[in-house]
Amino acid sequence: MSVPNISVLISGSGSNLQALIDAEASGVLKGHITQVISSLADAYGLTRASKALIATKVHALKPYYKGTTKDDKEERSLRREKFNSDLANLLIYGSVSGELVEGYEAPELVVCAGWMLILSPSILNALKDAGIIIINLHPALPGAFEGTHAIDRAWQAGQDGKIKTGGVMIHYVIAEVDQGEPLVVKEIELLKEDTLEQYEDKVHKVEHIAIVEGSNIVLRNLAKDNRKDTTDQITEKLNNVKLETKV
Ligand SMILES: Nc1nc2c(c(=O)[nH]1)N[C@@H](CN(C=O)c1ccc(C(=O)N[C@@H](CCC(=O)O)C(=O)O)cc1)CN2
Ligand SMILES: NCC(=O)N[C@@H]1O[C@H](COP(=O)([O-])[O-])[C@@H](O)[C@H]1O
Repeated sequence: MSVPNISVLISGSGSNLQALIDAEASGVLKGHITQVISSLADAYGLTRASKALIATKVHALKPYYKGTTKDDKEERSLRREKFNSDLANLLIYGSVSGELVEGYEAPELVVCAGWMLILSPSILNALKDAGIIIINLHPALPGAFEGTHAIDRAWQAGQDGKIKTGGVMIHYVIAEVDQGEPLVVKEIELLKEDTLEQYEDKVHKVEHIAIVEGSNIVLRNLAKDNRKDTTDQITEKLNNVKLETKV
């Protein structure tokens, strides 16, 4: 039985992508990474993917903004929507045009592993309609430090004595940023004596475990659903055979 396909979205170093690659290589990951899409052309994660013989694509926002300035808010909003729509096509059909690329297999699971762009409601709806599940890795606990620079913000809050515990979560992606249902939540002790680098190192180590665990929760459910569908199909066939026999 084939395992579910995974697309990984990145924007940077790709250490979490590497954790997924290593997990697949060792048989721990219950899926197959078929493509990596980066929002930045210079993301080292693209190198990691290529070394693992995984197809890579760059889908950057900057080219969509060409000819606009920060003051062109309405035009940039339209361009951003096109960026998201094209990304949906890329994931579902293998091309930004939406024309199905011969031999392309859409993923069952999309993992945001350091993807640093907010995804629009329209792309999330398109993925849902296509039966594609999307999850995200966030370096904070549910309800805390949504958005960017969460590691720095959590560490500073620890230094200020506001919190004693940081953490990491894997969650389903919904329109409201970092507020989707958690799949995995891992707490990390925030020590006053921790430097930012020491805390960041703790976080990354935990992330690399959490991202595999969270992906596998979804992948195992998909495998169960596939087995159930197959069983239902077999049962239906048997029922049809019985009907034919009666007649
Ligand atoms: N609709 C959603 N999109 C995304 C989610 C989500 O939960 N819902 N998770 C993020 C990942 N993420 C935090 O985990 C995150 C990444 C980036 C941003 C953000 O504000 N991006 C800015 C650009 C910031 C920059 O360029 O430095 C933007 O998109 O304009 C917030 C949260 C992935 N997307
Ligand atoms: N809000 C999203 C966010 O902050 N994501 C963070 O980006 C980093 C990606 O590292 P990587 O490129 O080495 O995997 C990770 O620390 C991840 O938690």
